[in-house]
Amino acid sequence: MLPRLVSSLRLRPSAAPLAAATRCASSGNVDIRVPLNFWAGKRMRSQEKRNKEPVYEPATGRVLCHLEPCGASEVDQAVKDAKSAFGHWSKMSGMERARIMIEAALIIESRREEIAEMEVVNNGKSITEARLDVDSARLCIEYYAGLASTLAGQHVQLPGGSFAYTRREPLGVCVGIGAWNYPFQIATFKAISNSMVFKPSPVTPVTAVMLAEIYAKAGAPEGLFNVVQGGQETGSLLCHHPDVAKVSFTGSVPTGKKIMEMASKGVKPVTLELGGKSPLLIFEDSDLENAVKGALMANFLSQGQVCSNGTRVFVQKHILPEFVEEVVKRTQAIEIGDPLAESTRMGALVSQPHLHRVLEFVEQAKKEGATVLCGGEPFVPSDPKLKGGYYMMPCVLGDCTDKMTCVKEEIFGPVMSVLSFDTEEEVLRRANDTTMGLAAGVFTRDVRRAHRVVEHLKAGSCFINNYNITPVEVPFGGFKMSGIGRENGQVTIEYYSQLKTVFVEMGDVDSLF
Ligand SMILES: NC(=O)c1ccc[n+]([C@@H]2O[C@H](COP(=O)([O-])OP(=O)(O)OC[C@H]3O[C@@H](n4cnc5c(N)ncnc54)[C@H](O)[C@@H]3O)[C@@H](O)[C@H]2O)c1
Ligand SMILES: C[N+](C)(C)CCCC=O
Repeated sequence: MLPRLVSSLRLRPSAAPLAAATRCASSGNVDIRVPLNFWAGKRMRSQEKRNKEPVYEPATGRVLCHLEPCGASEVDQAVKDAKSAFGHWSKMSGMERARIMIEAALIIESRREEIAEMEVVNNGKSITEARLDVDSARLCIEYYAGLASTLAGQHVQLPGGSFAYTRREPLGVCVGIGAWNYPFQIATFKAISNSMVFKPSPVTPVTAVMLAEIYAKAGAPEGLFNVVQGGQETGSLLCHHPDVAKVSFTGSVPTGKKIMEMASKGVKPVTLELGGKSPLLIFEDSDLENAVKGALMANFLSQGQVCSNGTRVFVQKHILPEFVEEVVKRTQAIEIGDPLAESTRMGALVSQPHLHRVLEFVEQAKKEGATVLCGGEPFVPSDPKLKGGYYMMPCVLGDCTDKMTCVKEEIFGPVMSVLSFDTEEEVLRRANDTTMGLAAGVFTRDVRRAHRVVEHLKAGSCFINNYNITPVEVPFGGFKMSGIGRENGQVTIEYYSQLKTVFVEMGDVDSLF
């Protein structure tokens, strides 16, 4: 068992001592005072005096720490370290790199609880979900460790005994810019090869630096994974940096466009994991129990703050009343409250402004004629320490139509819009009527219909008879404005490497001159 990150936390006097407790954190009891940047192999403070911004604990609304944004000098330093690490890392054999990655995965496994708790404290999601996020981060590293020594090119035979071969080569220093909904997982998914400077969302700065410590502890070259904190300005410095080879971004569509524009100045490739407004199609021959469970998984994970959520739930007319009754019953039964409590299934939304935005979407839906079938209001837990937290009751909206704002825009909160349909042709047309294309799902017992429907759905990740399942072996990413490139799966190697072609002449040069 490795030592816990005692230095990273300060527990308030009422809290149990870290080492002695099975549970190190409890909501309202964690203060973070240590630096959250990481380069030169250690946590670093920002060098210059800049405005510090408060970071909140969503479960309680109290200040957790202060963000120290990085400027040009810190970004330069982190990129320099990443460049130096890349020199070492790219010379190592696949087996050597795999050994370090496996070691990192083992450390993550041993610190699972601690990482998950910090994710909860900073993000507000339930501990049950946070543990699964940490597991999928670990599995991702294990998966790419397995692939590290399998990279191979192609041999192409040419006339006269000449031949060509291709080599997969790493890119260099990559920048990762993350969203706040899966802070640790996003950092891990982006750091699968090359060296990286990662900028977390300023809303959730706490756990990416733990990944940096883990890679360092696992024996990675100093500077392989660095963290700089900050918002737009820091992100912009990273995107424009001349020594950066690629930008991998997870976040909203408007920011994704800006990232692409900035990267284009240096002709840098981008991976963009952006937003969605995904459809879930439920046909009348579905197993209703599974369809209802699928709709809940498609809408309420991580307080509805999931890019791939199937928030437009199209239900075939005959089963609509039955479906709605069951979905509402189960939504009302979701336990909301302290995200660190084992029984909680819905914690707090990430911030006060975001909670307001989501509640406003519900108000707008009502004005446009939708019926609130349940939820859609703030939730105030009975525990006094949670009263300042950002909770709401998960919401199901009925009587929705395609033109409503709640059906057109990404809400990014626990709000499901239910629509009805008659025919397969009609629902496909309506499901695809969006500028986004991240995910889609279909529930039916008819295997031919399932594959036919999926073939016509314009989305990068499609689910048949399930939803929001993302095994790391499977590529994930969007069509249309939902993004460019993929994360996870074997194909992602192509997005984080470049192809070199080598031509070998076995005869004489046949010159035209
Ligand atoms: N497709 C996916 O895999 C995926 C995963 C998670 C979240 N998302 C999407 O992310 C969005 C929610 O996350 P968010 O609110 O953090 O997104 P956001 O776009 O506001 O911010 C994302 C990141 O970009 C940074 N940033 C903002 N402006 C920038 C600029 N001008 N230059 C450089 N960096 C800048 C932010 O500091 C943050 O780190 C939703 O739309 C959601 O669908 C997508
Ligand atoms: C693992 N999930 C739930 C599919 C989340 C993917 C990342 C998008 O927000």
